[in-house]
Amino acid sequence: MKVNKLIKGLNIIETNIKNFDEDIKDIAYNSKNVKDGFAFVCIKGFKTDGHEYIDEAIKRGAKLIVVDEFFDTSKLKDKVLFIKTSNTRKALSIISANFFEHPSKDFLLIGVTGTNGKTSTTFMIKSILEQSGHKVGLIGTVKNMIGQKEIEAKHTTPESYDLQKLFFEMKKENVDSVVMEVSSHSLDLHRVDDCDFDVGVFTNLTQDHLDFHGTMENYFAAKLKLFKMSKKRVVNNDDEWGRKIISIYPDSITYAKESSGDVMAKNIKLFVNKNQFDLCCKGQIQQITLNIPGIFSVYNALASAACAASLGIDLETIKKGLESVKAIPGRFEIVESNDKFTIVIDYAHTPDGLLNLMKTVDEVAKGRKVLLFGCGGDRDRTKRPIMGEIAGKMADFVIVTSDNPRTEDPLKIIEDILVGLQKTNAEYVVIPDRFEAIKYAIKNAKENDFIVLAGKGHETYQILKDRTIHFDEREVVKSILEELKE
Ligand SMILES: CC(=O)N[C@H]1[C@@H](OP(=O)(O)OP(=O)(O)OC[C@H]2O[C@@H](n3ccc(=O)[nH]c3=O)[C@H](O)[C@@H]2O)O[C@H](CO)[C@@H](O)[C@@H]1O[C@H](C)C(=O)N[C@@H](C)C(=O)N[C@H](CCC(=O)O)C(=O)O
Ligand SMILES: Nc1ncnc2c1ncn2[C@@H]1O[C@H](COP(=O)(O)OP(=O)(O)OP(=O)(O)O)[C@@H](O)[C@H]1O
Ligand SMILES: N[C@H](CCC[C@H](N)C(=O)O)C(=O)O
Ligand SMILES: [Mg+2]
Repeated sequence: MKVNKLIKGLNIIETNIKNFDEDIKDIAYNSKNVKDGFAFVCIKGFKTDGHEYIDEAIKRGAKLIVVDEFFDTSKLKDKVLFIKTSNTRKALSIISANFFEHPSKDFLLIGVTGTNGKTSTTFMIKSILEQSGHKVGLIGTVKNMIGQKEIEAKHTTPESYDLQKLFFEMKKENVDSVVMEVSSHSLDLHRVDDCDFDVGVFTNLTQDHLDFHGTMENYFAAKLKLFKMSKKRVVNNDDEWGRKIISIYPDSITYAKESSGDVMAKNIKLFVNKNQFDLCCKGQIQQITLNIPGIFSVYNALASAACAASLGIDLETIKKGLESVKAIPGRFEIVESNDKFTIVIDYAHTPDGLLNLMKTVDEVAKGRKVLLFGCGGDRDRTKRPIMGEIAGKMADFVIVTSDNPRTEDPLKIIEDILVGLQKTNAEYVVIPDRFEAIKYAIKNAKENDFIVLAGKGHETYQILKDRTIHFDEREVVKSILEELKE
């Protein structure tokens, strides 16, 4: 693409480009991906600084270097084409959208944000859209999808270049609607700046990621960006932060279970493997049987139904779409149910997620509620004691273990959890090795135990200090059951 087309809309502070007809072959934000004729965008990150890799990028054939305003360009002047701009994360988004010719303008784009429920809601919206005849793209934590084709996801919301490229591929494959998770990190780090959102959906806002955002107000401000960018807004009126969005955008389409909303759920019945409720929208009612258990799933179904209704999809199609979601990987997934006990895997990894999960367990468990969980390393530390306290209050027996310790000491993470757990009278054990912890839960199971393995959901790995090991809880449970049979 010609430079003049590539840099349209870019704030240029300084450049040595004279001929804007020069051709740029592609863009890279990591020097290791640079090839001949590429533009390399330097980002000062949290771990390292992209500007340190300029020489490497030039060696690999970079033709244009995009640098941030603090960078001294004197060394680049006679070496390579450069542009100095005020924010290279923003620049990466702008030039990537230009390079792929703004694909998201050509299809319906729905962004889902909130602390919990994004993945689940996107799966449900996808199903409803497919039921009404659309070819749908999905972008999120578990995987990306183009129709039925699956593509591995590295992030919940990809970096701007990867996102625009994925949009481009989706457009090439005739996708007419895309539903994506929009994380608060992506909103703050300009990954989604140049997306043309038709609908923004808000699930809820509760504590998480305070390591990154510092305060709930900053966390909310990041989320709010999506609603500024969207043409329509679909918002949870039962959530206090949702109500703030509604007060800013009174034309929002609202949903609720407790308060009032354009779309509501009534007569909710929870079962161990499903839930049933009346979906009420614009004076019409449909009884829904949702195969994803959990009281929280009712909220996600409401968000999805309200989003679909905002697009003019009728209630009967919405019902069919919701009912065809058979399972969402790692979300209240029953992995074992025998005469003695039940084992459920769930991705709850925030205080509110854990509380809602345990409220559902409370409704459906016949015997003891056994909760096994840990907290991620290099993530919000302040949520750990809160989760410990919730665990102690909600479960009959708690097994404290590890969940992706990353660079932290697993025992220190557990100590943080115990600060909250020990405020309660809960019975508990600490078993840092997650495999051994699960084995303990199964080996010591009592009649009618309801065993919940929380935090890892669909994940197939455990991130340790020096390596990542394969760890799929579904396989782990199976192998322990086999071993104990022998
Ligand atoms: C805090 C955060 O989000 N960081 C993201 C950010 O990293 P960064 O800007 O700090 O990058 P860095 O590692 O310091 O490197 C700086 C620059 O040097 C470049 N570089 C680096 C090495 C080299 O040899 N050559 C080179 O050019 C890098 O490509 C980068 O452009 O940009 C990187 C590239 O896009 C991301 O991979 C990285 O995600 C990290 C790994 C991460 O863990 N992110 C999580 C917290 C996250 O984003 N999570 C949310 C979901 C959260 C939720 O559950 O709601 C998500 O959307 O996935
Ligand atoms: N609407 C909700 N309200 C509260 N908790 C929820 C809700 N939906 C899901 N959860 C809980 O949060 C867990 C994760 O759900 P989901 O993956 O849909 O959320 P997410 O927002 O995509 O999470 P992530 O930020 O990791 O991408 C579930 O396993 C469940 O325990
Ligand atoms: N995507 C989220 C959830 C991870 C869940 C849990 N398994 C952990 O590692 O903390 C995060 O990165 O914060
Ligand atoms: Mg998700």
